[in-house]
Amino acid sequence: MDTKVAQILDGKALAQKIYAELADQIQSLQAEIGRPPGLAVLMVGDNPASAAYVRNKERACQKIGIASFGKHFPAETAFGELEQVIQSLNQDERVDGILVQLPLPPHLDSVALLHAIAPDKDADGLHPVNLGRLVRGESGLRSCTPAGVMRLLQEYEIELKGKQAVILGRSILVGKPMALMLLEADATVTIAHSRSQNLPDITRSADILIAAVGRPNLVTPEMVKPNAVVVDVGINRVTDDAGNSRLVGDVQFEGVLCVASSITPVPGGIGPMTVAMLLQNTVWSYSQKR
Ligand SMILES: Nc1nc(=O)c2c([nH]1)NC[C@@H]1CN(c3ccc(C(=O)N[C@@H](CCC(=O)O)C(=O)O)cc3)C=[N+]21
Repeated sequence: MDTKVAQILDGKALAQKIYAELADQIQSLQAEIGRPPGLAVLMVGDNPASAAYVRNKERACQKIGIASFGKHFPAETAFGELEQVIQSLNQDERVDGILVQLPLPPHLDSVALLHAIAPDKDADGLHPVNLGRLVRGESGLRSCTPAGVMRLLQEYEIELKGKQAVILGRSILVGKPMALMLLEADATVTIAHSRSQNLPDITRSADILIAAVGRPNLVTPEMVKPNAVVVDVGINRVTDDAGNSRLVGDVQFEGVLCVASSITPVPGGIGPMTVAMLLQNTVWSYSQKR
């Protein structure tokens, strides 16, 4: 018996295409604005995963013509000092986007720090003003990971209107803004979470299943409706039996591949889309300066 396998939704390839488009946009905007776009990335402490992510973002900026202003602070930096840096970046005319790499060391109130960013420079789309604009359906800077999911689904012409969408996870970074974006696209939206009862019944009702929990292998084939579209937002570093570290999502990929109609891989799925949306947000802020 030959088994049917799902279509792979290639976030890495789409991110490359978006970079090419952004590079063109920057070229033509720069003639009018007279300077390149600028993104400031603040990193506090030396979490190796964060350092790698920040390097990726800076490399992506360089590739498309965004000036990146990296600022690295020791783990013990005081809140007030970071707040002042953000305030001066808010005033800095060369800077269109500001990003505070998360997680921050535990003594720092990350919510308060994110709130110090000027809403129109909030490249991550996490400021309450931007979340409020999303709730209202107004234009504004959108949270990068859910925006990346929407863009990828759009690229593959996956119909959302009237479909059952189920999101696993209710975080402010992904689950909640994801629900609002799917609602904006006329999906019927359910958010399930760690306290939800009968989780497999809920997930099996999904035409579109978004896993954003951060737990490897949470989504098994039995939890997926045949021919569903499965989007894996999880980024989990695991060590296999041979002692090698690798990246896996929240979905048991090999199993679900034979049930779903389309699926995003990890790596190469939503991760690269998140970075592409960060740069898109920066270019959008920049374009407002015309
Ligand atoms: N203020 C802030 N904004 C963020 O957007 C943010 C953050 N803090 N803190 C950490 C998380 C994590 N995150 C990722 C982005 C891209 C990949 C990514 O591109 N991953 C590659 C693989 C990279 C690898 O191999 O290590 C992939 O999935 O193909 C992963 C993770 C953004 N985050």
